[in-house]
Amino acid sequence: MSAIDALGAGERSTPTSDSDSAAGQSLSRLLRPHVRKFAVVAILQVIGALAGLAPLLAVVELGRTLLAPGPIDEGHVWTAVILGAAGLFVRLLFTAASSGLGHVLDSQAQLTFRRQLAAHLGRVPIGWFSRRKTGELAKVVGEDVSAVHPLIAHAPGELVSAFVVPLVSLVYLFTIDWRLTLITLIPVVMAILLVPLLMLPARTREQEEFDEAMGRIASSVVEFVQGIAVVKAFGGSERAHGKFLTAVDDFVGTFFRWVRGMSLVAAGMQLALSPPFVLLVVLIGGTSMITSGSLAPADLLPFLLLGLGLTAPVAALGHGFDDMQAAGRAVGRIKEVLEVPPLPEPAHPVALQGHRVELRDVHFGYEEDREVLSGVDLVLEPGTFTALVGPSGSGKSTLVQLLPRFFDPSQGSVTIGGVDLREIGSRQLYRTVSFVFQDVRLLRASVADNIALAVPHAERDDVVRAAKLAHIHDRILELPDGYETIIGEDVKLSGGEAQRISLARALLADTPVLVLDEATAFADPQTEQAIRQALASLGGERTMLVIAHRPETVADADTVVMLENGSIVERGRPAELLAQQGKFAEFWRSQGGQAR
Ligand SMILES: Nc1ncnc2c1ncn2[C@@H]1O[C@H](COP(=O)(O)OP(=O)(O)OP(=O)(O)O)[C@@H](O)[C@H]1O
Repeated sequence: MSAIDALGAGERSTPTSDSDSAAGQSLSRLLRPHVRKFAVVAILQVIGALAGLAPLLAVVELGRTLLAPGPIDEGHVWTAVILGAAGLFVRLLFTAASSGLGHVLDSQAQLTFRRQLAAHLGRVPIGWFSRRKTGELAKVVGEDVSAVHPLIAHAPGELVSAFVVPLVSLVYLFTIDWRLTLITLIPVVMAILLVPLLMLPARTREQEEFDEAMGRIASSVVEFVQGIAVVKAFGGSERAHGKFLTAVDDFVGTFFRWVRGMSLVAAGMQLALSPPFVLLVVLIGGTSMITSGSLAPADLLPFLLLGLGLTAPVAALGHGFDDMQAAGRAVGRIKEVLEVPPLPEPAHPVALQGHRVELRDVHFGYEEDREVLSGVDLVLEPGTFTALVGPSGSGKSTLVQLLPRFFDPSQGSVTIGGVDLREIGSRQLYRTVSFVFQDVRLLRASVADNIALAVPHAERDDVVRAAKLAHIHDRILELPDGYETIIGEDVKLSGGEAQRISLARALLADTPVLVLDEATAFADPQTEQAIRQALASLGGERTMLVIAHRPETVADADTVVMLENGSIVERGRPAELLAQQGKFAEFWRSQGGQAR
């Protein structure tokens, strides 16, 4: 079982309204509520940007009034000064409000978005995770969400302002002199003519290759780091490095192709939109008109001041273009994750009649053409203890994982209390079945919170009682902060300790069905025996299915079930099976068991 399996299962035991609402939602539905909120931010931004024009227009009007022949119109001067100052104030106010609100909404939206992704991932069949690279999934939940949100949060306001502000300036300039206005627009037209070159299919392909190469580097780093201990122990570091180095080499080649294609066009656009070039065009046009007597010298001033602002929309398009393309691709990847069909939830959960577990003609395979379980029939009566044994790869872990519904069988059914797992709501299922698997991952939270994962409001006394039953209480008291010690931060626990915490978690959840993969590293023999006694004393109506590795555990069981190549080959009481001298007896001897 992987980390995500464990976390997903833990989270599913305490479902939230978020996780409920996430099921089946499409990306556009997820985005819609945020889009409305960000419209408010965009409107504030546009008002601020428009108000920002007032000081510029005031300077222009002042210049034209002061430079005009004849007496100075004082009233006009004061109006310009007051309107300019008011505009500046409004601009500051609205820009600050939109920026503050935008950032708050942005972080809220990112949080809900990630929660919804996590909730969806919690409902995806676990088999899906084993086919994904951890690095790629981390990129979707982390970077891709970040790439989408600035787009909703900032782009609309910036884009609208970038177009509205120059448009207002343009109208104003037209009223002064339409010919010089057209001349002022020359740099903008030049830059716009270059935009289609950025959108050529070759550029899009290069950008996609660039993203893929980045993804490959991320996954090879994650794989390398995850496997570093094994790699070092077996001296294969050159080979492991090799994969990373190949990914980097690939990236360098892709990067140069990407830069070559983009940089020529980008440099041309930057030149056309640069202030010196714009000023040059306006000055050449303006001075020749003044010389010919068709423009008053004072009227050149507004073109010099506002002309620079006219290039903003194209510059914004250029800057925003990369972000928008990146966001588009990020949306695609997020959509792909959200569209993975979750394990279906029943529309009308059915009440269980008792807790008898029954697997009927169960077939299952991780891949379509390879069955791991072939026609398994198994009944676990309430209050019984069943030991599952069999050679490595026979399908034991796969079989027990069907009970917490990590997967649905491809054929046949698994029922509890007479109800197919597919008809039981996930909350009810996780109140009915708890599990402790070998590969336990604990949350980065306090020991107490880890134990109380399925019962968040558990009393401390109950947490301690569960820890004592699981024989981990004394070890917890030795930790720096006892039950408040943060796992993974203050302390790192051994595999056996982590598994006992996981066992305490399952015991506190107190479900009628307990599924356990008995690890060989579970504990030292004395503790192990004490735990077995504790589990046996829980007894009552609790049904236990244990993947047994130790002869002592098998001997304790009411029933032993022997699995081979995905089928049950023998079953019965341990002593009876031993007496039969069949496959189980042979297996028992190979495991070092003694006849009792
Ligand atoms: N997530 C997975 N994706 C694809 N194949 C898998 C996956 N998990 C297990 N398998 C395959 O299914 C078969 C049964 O594996 P399973 O882990 O259920 O056996 P097991 O009896 O529990 O083995 P062990 O005692 O070694 O843990 C194996 O061939 C294994 O390679």
